[in-house]
Amino acid sequence: MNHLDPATSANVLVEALPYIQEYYGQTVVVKYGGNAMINEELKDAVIHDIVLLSLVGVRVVVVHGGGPEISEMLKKIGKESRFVNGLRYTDRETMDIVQMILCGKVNKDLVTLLEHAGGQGIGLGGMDGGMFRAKRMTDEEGTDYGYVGDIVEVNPQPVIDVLARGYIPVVSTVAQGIDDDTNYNINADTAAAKLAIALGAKKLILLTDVRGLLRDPKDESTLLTRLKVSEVPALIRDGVISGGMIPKVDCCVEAIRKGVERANIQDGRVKHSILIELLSDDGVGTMFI
Ligand SMILES: Nc1ncnc2c1ncn2[C@@H]1O[C@H](COP(=O)(O)OP(=O)(O)O)[C@@H](O)[C@H]1O
Ligand SMILES: CC(=O)N[C@@H](CCC(=O)OP(=O)(O)O)C(=O)O
Repeated sequence: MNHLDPATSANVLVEALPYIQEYYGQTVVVKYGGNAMINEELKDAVIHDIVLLSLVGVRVVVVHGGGPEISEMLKKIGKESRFVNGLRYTDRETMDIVQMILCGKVNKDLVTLLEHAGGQGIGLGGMDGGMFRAKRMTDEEGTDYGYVGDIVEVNPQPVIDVLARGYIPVVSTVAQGIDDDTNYNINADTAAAKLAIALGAKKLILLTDVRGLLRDPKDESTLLTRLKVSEVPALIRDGVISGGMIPKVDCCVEAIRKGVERANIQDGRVKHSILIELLSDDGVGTMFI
């Protein structure tokens, strides 16, 4: 590890001070996606960013995905994953695996990592304390997504209580069903945005495995750094946004329209990208305004 001399370290901290003051006591929701979780070194950097922010008084809430882990487990039991409009088609058996992987494996692994890094994490499933309530998803085309839910009600109280006690809430995105005797699978970006709105968060950060929203998905040099929410419908119409990027962009738009000050899609492959975004003028990724 390269160590800075003490004077440089002190300067770095002082330069971060105005940004720390801006976010002190404010809520920041970080959605940590499955594809950005694969590399252990990067995972470590993300976890340290979260612990540091929490220790300087930012109310950090982690909402996690786990799509690749779910797909891997489905493969082990001989089931292929199928995605419709960026969402996993979820039959009964798949729903059980989703709950096991998200609430059991990924959630608790993240809590352990936070603890190892000196933070205090508490894992919460979306069904805990009635945090996310959902009904079966439908759309105008009558698409069948199986047990994928549309969140109709968010109770942020469990997260508020956990934050008030100084813990870092780690939330997995399974919801209680209100129209059926089932839990529902919720896309983690969508759930993160709904929670950010309900918490009155200042910022929503979606970490993923690309630089941000790209004008040409095959060319990383075509990053859109700032995007007005009013520009999004045209990008969807032109087919610029597809697959997993659809729920991401949709939920950033919803978050901004419903009071979250800033929403960012950014690269989880860049070490310390959360700190770079929050504690400097060098924004990263795509910022929705
Ligand atoms: N315009 C676009 N810009 C960037 N990525 C895009 C775009 N359209 C589709 N994508 C795809 O969306 C993916 C990110 O979504 P997803 O895999 O669901 O991420 P995560 O697992 O982090 O939630 C990218 O890896 C890319 O393949
Ligand atoms: C309905 C739906 O698609 N749910 C997602 C939930 C996990 C998720 O969103 O994980 P990432 O953020 O890692 O993609 C899924 O089953 O994969």
